[in-house]
Amino acid sequence: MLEVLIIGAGPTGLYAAFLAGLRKLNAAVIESAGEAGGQLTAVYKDKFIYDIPGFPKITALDYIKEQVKQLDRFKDEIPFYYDNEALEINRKEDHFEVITNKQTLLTKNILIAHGGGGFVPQKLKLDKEYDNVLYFVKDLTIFKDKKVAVLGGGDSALDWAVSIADNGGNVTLVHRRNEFRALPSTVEEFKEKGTILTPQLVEGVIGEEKIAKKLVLKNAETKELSELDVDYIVVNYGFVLSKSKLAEWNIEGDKGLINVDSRMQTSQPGIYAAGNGVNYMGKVKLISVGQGEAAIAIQAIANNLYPERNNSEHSSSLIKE
Ligand SMILES: Cc1cc2nc3c(=O)[nH]c(=O)nc-3n(C[C@H](O)[C@H](O)[C@H](O)COP(=O)(O)OP(=O)(O)OC[C@H]3O[C@@H](n4cnc5c(N)ncnc54)[C@H](O)[C@@H]3O)c2cc1C
Repeated sequence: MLEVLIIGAGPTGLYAAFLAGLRKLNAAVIESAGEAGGQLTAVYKDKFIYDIPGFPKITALDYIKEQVKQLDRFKDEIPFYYDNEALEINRKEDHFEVITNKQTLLTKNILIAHGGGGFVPQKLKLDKEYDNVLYFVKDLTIFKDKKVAVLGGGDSALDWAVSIADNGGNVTLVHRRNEFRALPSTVEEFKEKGTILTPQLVEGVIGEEKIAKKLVLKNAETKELSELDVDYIVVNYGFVLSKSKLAEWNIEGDKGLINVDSRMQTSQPGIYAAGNGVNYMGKVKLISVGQGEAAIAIQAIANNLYPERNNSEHSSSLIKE
């Protein structure tokens, strides 16, 4: 059984996971998106941040990379489950059962670091689910010598198109407009490596069982229909925010924000919260503040679990190299 399950892998959840590792808690993290970073990777990955202590200037994406690197030390102890959205929280006698879209986890405590809500990928409208229509790419090697249609025109779509082509995929980028939101330099780079089809709308998919075989396209200007053979379809239409579940979880709050006490505990004993999703007088929505709240919450959880232990030892004494 877990001692703490962290919901959300934004900057708050990532730091909470690091501190849980430092305090030797049996922890895990679930994240509804396919990657870590929360708003930083979903909304403004290339923007510079100037107000993180110790980093005069760093892009949001690079900052998250540093956080993930910091967690490397605990990679064998603290599992991260991506594409796992917390749907239900059920209180049992002395623990909680958390049900995600993929699994059920049992934990003594929960730390909700869910920011403004779960980032879930905008889905392609299809009559049914296909195993080779992907919204997250975890393993680039699966695309070697495969016909891959990448859908979308933003930075993420173009970045994936380039990476998949670099890993031996035969990539066709399909976008509904002739113009791209992605960086022009990435579009130019991709043109050297794959094919671009615009302005093309996706009309549907022709498949067998759970495998998509062809993408049916309609030219947005001429209305002409065409078919594209595919082994994989990688959809990059951005994210939508999932609906707040606080009422269903019986956690008190206001306008989707969770009320917490000075130890970051919610109205439900054993359930803590930190980061952009919490509310108290004087709350400031900054990365550094959410991370401070994560430190308070992890400390409170460790003190409850191990009251006899010194849970406030500094990293400078705890880590010996
Ligand atoms: C454009 C922009 C610029 C900004 N610039 C700055 C800046 O310069 N400096 C600064 O300090 N702050 C800045 N911020 C604010 C900063 O991004 C937030 O304070 C920070 O992201 C909060 O982190 P968080 O981890 O609490 O929440 P989030 O970053 O929102 O992360 C929450 C994570 O939880 C996941 N999640 C939610 N619900 C579930 C669920 N049910 N199951 C599983 N996972 C779930 C989400 O998918 C998400 O990944 C900026 C914000 C924006 C939008």
